[in-house]
Amino acid sequence: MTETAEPRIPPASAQDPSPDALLVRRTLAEIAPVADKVTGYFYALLFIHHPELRGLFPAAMDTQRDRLLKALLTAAEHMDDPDTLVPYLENLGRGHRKYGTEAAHYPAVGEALMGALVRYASTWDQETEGAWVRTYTTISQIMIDAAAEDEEHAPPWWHAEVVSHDLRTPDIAVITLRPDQPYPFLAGQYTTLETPWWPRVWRHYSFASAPRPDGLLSLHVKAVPAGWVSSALVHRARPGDVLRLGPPAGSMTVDHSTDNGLLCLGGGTGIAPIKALVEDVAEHGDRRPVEVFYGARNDQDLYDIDTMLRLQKNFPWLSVRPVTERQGRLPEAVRQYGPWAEYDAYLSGPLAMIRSGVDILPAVGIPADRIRHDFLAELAGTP
Ligand SMILES: NC(=O)C1=CN([C@@H]2O[C@H](COP(=O)(O)OP(=O)(O)OC[C@H]3O[C@@H](n4cnc5c(N)ncnc54)[C@H](O)[C@@H]3O)[C@@H](O)[C@H]2O)C=CC1
Repeated sequence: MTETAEPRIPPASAQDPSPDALLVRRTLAEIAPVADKVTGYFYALLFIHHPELRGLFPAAMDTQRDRLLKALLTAAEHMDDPDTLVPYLENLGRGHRKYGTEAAHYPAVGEALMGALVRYASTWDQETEGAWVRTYTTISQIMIDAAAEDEEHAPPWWHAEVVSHDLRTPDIAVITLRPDQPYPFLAGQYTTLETPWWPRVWRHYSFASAPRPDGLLSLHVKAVPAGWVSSALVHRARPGDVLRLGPPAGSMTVDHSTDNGLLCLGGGTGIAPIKALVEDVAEHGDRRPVEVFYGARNDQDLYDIDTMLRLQKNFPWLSVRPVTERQGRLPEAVRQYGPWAEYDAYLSGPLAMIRSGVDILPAVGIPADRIRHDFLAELAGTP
């Protein structure tokens, strides 16, 4: 890898991808069918050549092990779209501080990335290599700069003590945390969290409240089968336990520059950030229409419906509609209502629900650029 390539981001233009973007996308299409092998080889190269980096990753590399590579490939795919790419990478750069990542580690990751691509891309020539070097240089520089800037005013992580633990169903807990120092975030954002029981295994959880005057944070956690962190949080965590939090991230925040209504779809524990968004609109006194569809498998799984109905009672601009699977699935349900042309959409819930929302909502009048969700990396590469 050369170190001389200048970071650069071409102007956004979906119709007219830059030559580098074309080459990068061609490689991505070629490696997609063998993604698992690319991932395995990438980490093998990284740890063989740089054993000192192994300690930054969890002891057991579980199903989330491809997060780093996936993030890099997602970024590469969005090279021509700086509005998406830059905030995504800045978050990623800030978020990597908690792992102990340093600027000096980036070339090692870049070498492993190139090694894995060279091995599995069916077309690889000097031109392609040049495109990838420039792309990775841009990606890493944005991450390094964001981390350095963040270092000026924020810690790499926060300690947070569990102050209450409310088991709402046999497998869903509402957990309240007190961070050891102020934790600035926006309603609709999520954090990454590490428990004392699974060191270096981090998971994402959205905040269930807008920032509160007392500084406390609230999360909704569902224990999922084989979910180490979620099971520990639901079945083991108790008041007094201390967790670690990474910095806030996510762009599913209220756009206060528009009067558009908010169409909010919260599936299961995905209702948590939707509740935070409602509180945010209330605090701004916007009085914009907010239509919440709260989806769950059955009535018992609507564990937060009382809170949502209480909010509906307080705010005339808010409507809350529970949708259980007996009545249908969540994104489909919005078709019976509307019109939605003057709404922005906020989607939070299982990946399949987000995917389906991204498919359906443009057909009911909400174009893709007015749909917000947290699954950029997971939806990358899907048409
Ligand atoms: N910011 C976010 O996007 C957040 C996402 N989540 C995620 O939400 C999920 C919640 O899980 P559970 O409570 O078990 O949800 P669940 O499996 O009980 O489903 C909740 C809702 O999603 C709908 N749904 C499920 N599969 C669907 C599909 N294929 N197409 C359309 N709709 C579908 C269901 O009909 C139901 O209304 C977790 O995966 C969690 O990671 C949780 C909090 C925040």
